Amino acid sequence: MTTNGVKVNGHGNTQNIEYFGDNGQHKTEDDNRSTYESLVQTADFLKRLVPFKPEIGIICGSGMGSLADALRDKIEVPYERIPHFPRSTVKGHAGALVFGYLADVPVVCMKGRFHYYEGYPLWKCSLPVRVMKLLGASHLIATNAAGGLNPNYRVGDVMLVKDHINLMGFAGNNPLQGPNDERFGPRFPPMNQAYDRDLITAAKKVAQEVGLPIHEGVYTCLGGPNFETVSELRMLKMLGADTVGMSTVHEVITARHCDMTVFAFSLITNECITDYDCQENPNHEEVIDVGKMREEVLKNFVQRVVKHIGGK
Ligand SMILES: O=P(O)(O)O[C@@H]1C[C@H](O)[C@@H](CO)O1
Ligand SMILES: Nc1nc2[nH]cnc2c(=O)[nH]1
Repeated sequence: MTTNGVKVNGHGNTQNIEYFGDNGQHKTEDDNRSTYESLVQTADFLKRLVPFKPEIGIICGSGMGSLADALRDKIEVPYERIPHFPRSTVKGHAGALVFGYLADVPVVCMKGRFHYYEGYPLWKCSLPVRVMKLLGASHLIATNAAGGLNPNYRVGDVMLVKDHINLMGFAGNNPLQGPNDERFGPRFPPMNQAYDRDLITAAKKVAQEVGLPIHEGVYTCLGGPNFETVSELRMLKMLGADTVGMSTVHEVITARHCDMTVFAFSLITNECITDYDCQENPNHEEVIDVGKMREEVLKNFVQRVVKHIGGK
């Protein structure tokens, strides 16, 4: 049966729903990419609610939503109120854009990000970054909870991301896949200077001031939601990754595509298990707990990095 372009096939107790385009071609959710115009609508909706222009977009990683609580003169907009926005489904990701001032710099925080494992295609996971750009943000700060692959990293340490390995991109999955709109950026953006060197240098100094153990390294993202096998982790280590997570890479690619300056860091929430005899298991509760444990020092750290960017 076909109604309004939606085909419903009954198979016993289950229904398979397929989508067909106007001329009958098969469509998937990936084909319904947001347009420049629809994201302008989203940004215009938010501009009507917020009387200032955010300079910096901040994405709060798992267990790090409280970064947004440090904002002054907060305006919180739940994702379900925002046109064309996805919904947060993960514990530790509240699901709201929070506008306000951090160190007197106007910012917008994503209290809750979108992940591929939630069922969202990568362009949709990264859609808020384009909205931040349309709102006027020139910088992106992306934070994530990650497993430490580098043997020198301890739980609670922070790794400044100097580069990433886009493993999902190796398999042809990229947030920029599909028609390119030049109003966002070029068809073939470079990615060799994705993470701003000056900000890394400044952040190292800030980390020392606030007493945060700091490293600089390479992040990689897998689709999740399962944590990795021992063999996968050994392979990632050999490839040169220092931390592994389930986010950030596609957001950074989207930000660089629209010429935003990027700073990112991983909070090490667990040491990756590369030993078959180890009986421990990584788990999401532990990830959130470590975020909470480092809450105060991370707020202080991010606030000072923001101040540095705002004063430039
Ligand atoms: O949103 P991030 O990348 O900070 O969250 C990581 C990846 C998974 O969502 C979760 C696993 O515990 O933490
Ligand atoms: N993929 C992945 N994501 C994480 N997020 C927090 N810890 C981990 C981890 O060990 N692996």
